[in-house]
Amino acid sequence: MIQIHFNNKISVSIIAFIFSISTLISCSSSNEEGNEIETLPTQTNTVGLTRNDTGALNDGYVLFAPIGSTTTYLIDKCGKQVKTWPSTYKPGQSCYILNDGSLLRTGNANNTTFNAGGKGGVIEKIDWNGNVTWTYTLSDALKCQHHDIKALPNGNILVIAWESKTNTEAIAQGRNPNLVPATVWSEQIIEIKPTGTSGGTIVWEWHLWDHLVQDFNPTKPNYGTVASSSKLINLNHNASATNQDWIHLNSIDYNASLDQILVSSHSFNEVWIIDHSTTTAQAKSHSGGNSGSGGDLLYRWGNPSAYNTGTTTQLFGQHNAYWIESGFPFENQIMIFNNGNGRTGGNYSTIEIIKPPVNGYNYIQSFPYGPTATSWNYNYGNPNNVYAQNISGAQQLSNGNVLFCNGPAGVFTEINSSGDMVWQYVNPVATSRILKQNDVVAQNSVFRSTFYPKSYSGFSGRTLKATITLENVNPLAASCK
Ligand SMILES: O=[N+]([O-])c1ccc(OS(=O)(=O)O)cc1
Repeated sequence: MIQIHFNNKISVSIIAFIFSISTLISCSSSNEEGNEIETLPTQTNTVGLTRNDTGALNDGYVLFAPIGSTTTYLIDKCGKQVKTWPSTYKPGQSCYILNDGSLLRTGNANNTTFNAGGKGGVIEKIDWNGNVTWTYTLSDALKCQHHDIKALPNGNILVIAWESKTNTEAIAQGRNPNLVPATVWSEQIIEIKPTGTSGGTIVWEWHLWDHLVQDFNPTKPNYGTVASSSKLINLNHNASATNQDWIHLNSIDYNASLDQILVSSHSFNEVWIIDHSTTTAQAKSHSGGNSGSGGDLLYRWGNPSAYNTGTTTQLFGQHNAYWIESGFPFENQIMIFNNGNGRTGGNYSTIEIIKPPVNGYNYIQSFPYGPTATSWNYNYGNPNNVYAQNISGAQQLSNGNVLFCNGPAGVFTEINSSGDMVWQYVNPVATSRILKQNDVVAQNSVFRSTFYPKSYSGFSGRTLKATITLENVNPLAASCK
């Protein structure tokens, strides 16, 4: 605590200094002489920009969609608002700025059948001026978009969607009848070619249900040895009589040079790569496409017990698996936010980069799939630094820094390649209200934060002007240029 004897001699410049060090006057009392004492807490900002050190990558903006809000925000690295896009939907859950400056976002359509974390159901494009220019609804009693989408270079959009199967259908495929809920949510990936201002054509699709193996019932289809069927998904792995959300994909990415798709399965603790060069018919089968494997898994990493080839789990409820851009440190490798929920050795989050053993359009088949070691990681062995139980993500930046989102806490942190924090921002947008400094910080979770450099094509020809902070006051942001 700093105590200042407040009297007439105090100069205006000291007051200005006090505010410029982002310290807020919180209370006052009297000393023995009867002079008023102002007590200045050493407390710094609780929301908005909380840290901005030398070394932060400040040539761009951060996009985020607070889970409790229908507005999507773009801020600069001083924590000031640059742009907002209103919507009628809360997120469902990811959002992106496209090359033409429009926002591509998912929305929560409040599907009552698929009532689980990450539910969406609506995809919308909102132009730079805030006009909704396209919408697509994928939300009914049999299917529902959730978590993430990916815009393709040709303008089409890849979508992850739950696909409901009855317990009868699951048992008919070889699911253990003792471990089946009333409906089992499988997964599909569809590619939508948008048309007009709403709707579109599904031009490609992949269904997980076409790529099953089971060693439970020899009289049913898909019967085989799980360990020698690593390209297939074990219908009885993670089987439960109560949990419908069997797979729970939570991210999707696309690699244009390989023409492959990367998804993350929260429940399997694995990331999977599948071929996108296939026709839909080949994607249903086990052959065809650049890889020759049809729609079977080309690669999987994170949990060898999912295919009975080991017990060393590397991923624990991970999110945001994506290929790092060409030209960036660790280019073409895969970055993963490893939440660490259920981690051997305690719950804590790590950020990891792995180099998949790519070999042409395929992956070296050593079991369990490599690599055994990460190319880079943050927070390994530091259980106390960060723990985000769910949602969240991390992004490699061009200079080797990493921006990560602790989703449940609504905190975005930039670290340098040595793991030192250089920038931090706390989302002040809570459910139904904007938090003020020193309010209790709660209900401000964010699925993911995404950095866009000033040079990003979507900003070309646009005026991006920093205006206010989202929260009421922020001396650190005010002094930031
Ligand atoms: O609270 N949510 O909005 C939420 C919770 C879980 C969730 O699923 S997860 O796989 O992204 O953690 C998604 C959203």
